[in-house]
Amino acid sequence: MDTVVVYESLWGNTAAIAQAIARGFGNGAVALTTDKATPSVVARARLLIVGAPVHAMNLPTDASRTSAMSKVYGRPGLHADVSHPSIRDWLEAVPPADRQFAAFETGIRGPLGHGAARAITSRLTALGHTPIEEPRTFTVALVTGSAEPAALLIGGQEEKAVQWGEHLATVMAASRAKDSPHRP
Ligand SMILES: Cc1cc2nc3c(=O)[nH]c(=O)nc-3n(C[C@H](O)[C@H](O)[C@H](O)COP(=O)(O)O)c2cc1C
Repeated sequence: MDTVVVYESLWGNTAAIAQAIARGFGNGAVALTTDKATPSVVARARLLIVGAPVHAMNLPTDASRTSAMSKVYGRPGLHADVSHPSIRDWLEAVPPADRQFAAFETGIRGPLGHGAARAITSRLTALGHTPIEEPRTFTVALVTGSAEPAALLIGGQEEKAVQWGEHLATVMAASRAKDSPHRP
């Protein structure tokens, strides 16, 4: 697994974006929950694409995840999934290395601040990893009439995520070509 998309997602919206990015990237890229993206999986990856929902203008915390369990953003029936470790905890276990990465987040459009992707970027950069792109935000609505996972995503966001994945694949291909230039 050369490219791994790792995500946290309580209602499935960030998960849908992560899967769309992996689809767009192609080349065997996979989207994994934090517990599947073990240190040995990370060690084999050349590119990490890491995403989380914005909670209180930052990465989710234990407290915000607990408070999310009592929130209903759609019709009753879809409960916050806190069965996987948070990205915040997952980042604590990422070994230092010089690996390339890109960060993304899902958040509400409007005046609320977005800081989850920025926090991912700070942490990975501090560990020696190199960002290949600016952090990207994908937008959700505050409420939905549906109890389906990913129902909060506003129209066109999954398509944008596929395009971003394609773009990241292009950036990586250019980086590889630079690392091993063809010598006649
Ligand atoms: C406790 C809590 C705090 C939130 N704070 C913010 C915020 O500061 N800014 C924002 O844009 N969205 C905020 N949101 C909305 C989340 O970003 C939204 O629920 C998330 O993108 C849905 O993704 P998921 O289905 O993958 O969990 C908050 C949500 C919760 C539950």
